[in-house]
Amino acid sequence: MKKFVDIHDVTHVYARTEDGAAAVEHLNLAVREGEFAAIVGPSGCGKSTLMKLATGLQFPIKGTVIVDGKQVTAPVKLAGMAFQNPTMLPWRTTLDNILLPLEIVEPHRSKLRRHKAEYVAKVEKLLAQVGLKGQGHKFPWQLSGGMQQRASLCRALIHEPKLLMLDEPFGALDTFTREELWCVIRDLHAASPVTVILVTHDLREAAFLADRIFCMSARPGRIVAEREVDFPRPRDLEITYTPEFTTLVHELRGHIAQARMAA
Ligand SMILES: Nc1ncnc2c1ncn2[C@@H]1O[C@H](COP(=O)(O)OP(=O)(O)OP(=O)(O)O)[C@@H](O)[C@H]1O
Repeated sequence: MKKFVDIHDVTHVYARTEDGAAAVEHLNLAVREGEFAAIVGPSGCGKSTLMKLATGLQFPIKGTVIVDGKQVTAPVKLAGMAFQNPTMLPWRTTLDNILLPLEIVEPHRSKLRRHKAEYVAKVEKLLAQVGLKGQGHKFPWQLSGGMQQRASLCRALIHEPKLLMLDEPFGALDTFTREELWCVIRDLHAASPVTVILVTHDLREAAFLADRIFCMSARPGRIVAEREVDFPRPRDLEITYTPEFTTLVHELRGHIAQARMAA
């Protein structure tokens, strides 16, 4: 299948790093179109840097980043992003927060005013998909953390991105809410041809959601192990209690422990 994200031998050093050390070095990663990839690794290994490189928020000092056949030289508009902190604007309703990317990204920007009703209908549909039917009129501060995170997924998806980047999106949530949101993401991915890259510290999350898991070394980060996950889809939360699942999580834990020791 076609490579959708291709990071080739990339090194990145942040301009203001005191010791001049690279955040990532010889980083190679290829994610196939429509694939659900998860990135795991020790703290500070460069997972967020990888996300920034893939979306054109940072550029490598060496190597190339190609997304959808084009070298990344500017912020990638076909990407949608959700982070650990939902960062909703408190003075805008949930609906208006979700519409926000459309005020920035063409061709939606020029169409938004004339086709507002269509876009609002799209928001309502997404809200229903994530379990927030009819909640669009509320302000973010009237929503729980889990509800805000659901809304931020809608915001990441409103412009129908071909690439969905999730950087620790459920890190701040309790276990039950987190698992509910895994199912939301699973269903969103199943319902659309979107390619997903998920950065997570949670090895169970990676094992439940991903088609392939990439383990990073300690800083400077690079991929040290890659694991296909072949649990059949659709996956139910019950699989997380099977011996095969536990074995996979242990295997991943081993890679991370080794990466941490090598630091
Ligand atoms: N803007 C920046 N300026 C200088 N150094 C940075 C900057 N952003 C990140 N770094 C450094 O680059 C390295 C990689 O950071 P990054 O945030 O990509 O790691 P991470 O794996 O996402 O971390 P965590 O697991 O703790 O979220 C870290 O050592 C960090 O201190």
